[in-house]
Amino acid sequence: MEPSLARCGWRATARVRSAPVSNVPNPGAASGPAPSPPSGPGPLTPPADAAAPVRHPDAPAPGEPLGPHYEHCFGCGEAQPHGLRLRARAGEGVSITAEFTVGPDHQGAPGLAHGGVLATALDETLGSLNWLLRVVAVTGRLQTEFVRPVPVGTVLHLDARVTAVHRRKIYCTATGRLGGPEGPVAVRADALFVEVKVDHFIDNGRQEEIRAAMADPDQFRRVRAFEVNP
Ligand SMILES: CCCCC/C=C\C/C=C\C/C=C\C/C=C/CCCC(=O)SCCNC(=O)CCNC(=O)[C@H](O)C(C)(C)COP(=O)(O)OP(=O)(O)OC[C@H]1O[C@@H](n2cnc3c(N)ncnc32)[C@H](O)[C@@H]1OP(=O)(O)O
Repeated sequence: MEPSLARCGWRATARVRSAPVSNVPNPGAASGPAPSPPSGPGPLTPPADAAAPVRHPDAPAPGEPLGPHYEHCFGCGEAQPHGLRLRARAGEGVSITAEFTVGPDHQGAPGLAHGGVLATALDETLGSLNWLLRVVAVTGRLQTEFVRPVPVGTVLHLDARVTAVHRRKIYCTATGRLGGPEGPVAVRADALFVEVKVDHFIDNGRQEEIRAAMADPDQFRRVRAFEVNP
């Protein structure tokens, strides 16, 4: 029988050493009360006059696969050998579902997904909501919560929906579950996407990739579909 990792001495007994600390950088110089933490709604809370999201009339039908938005995208591209190859489908309303299979290339600790990779999966899933609003928007803020470790080999079932829209700001939320759409929640995110023009990519991206993307008829068609959005 294989010796357990505990008997190999792998079970850690050490604890982080700690000592009382002051949160005042220079306690001797402190005068008056400590500043109070910021209050009121945070940047991920929609303002009171935000609107409910509206599904675009030309949005893909519920259940329809969305396909990659860019073939070299680390999140969804098929020309990225070590990417996540996340597969997304349109859902009801302004929602989508997606699946990501955690592979050995995605490890952070032995046999476990890297937290940054899981954040990427959440970001990509949230970004795919663009297809349902038919706007191009980029991540401005992404707040992640890691609830359970995610082992290699897991199929992470993600779902995301837009909760509110205020001018160019799109408020959205996503969840990733282990093993199935009803499985235990492993990761969550709340995010704020900001609508941009296609020029955002043309002005900021490296020219080599921009030229190649615009020369690709499929990519050109995808970009045009967003550009003609009223
Ligand atoms: C030619 C190739 C084309 C390729 C594209 C192809 C197809 C596209 C089609 C479909 C796409 C489909 C899926 C996409 C999937 C993507 C998944 C991954 C998504 C990403 O991974 S994407 C990369 C990471 N992402 C960035 O690389 C952004 C860097 N960043 C910036 O580029 C700017 O920072 C920007 C644009 C965010 C804002 O800049 P800006 O100047 O345009 O806007 P401005 O500052 O005026 O803000 C307007 C209002 O948003 C509020 N606001 C802004 N930023 C905020 C923040 N961080 N927190 C809280 N509120 C914020 C302001 O407070 C104001 O609010 P208010 O209206 O109330 O005043």
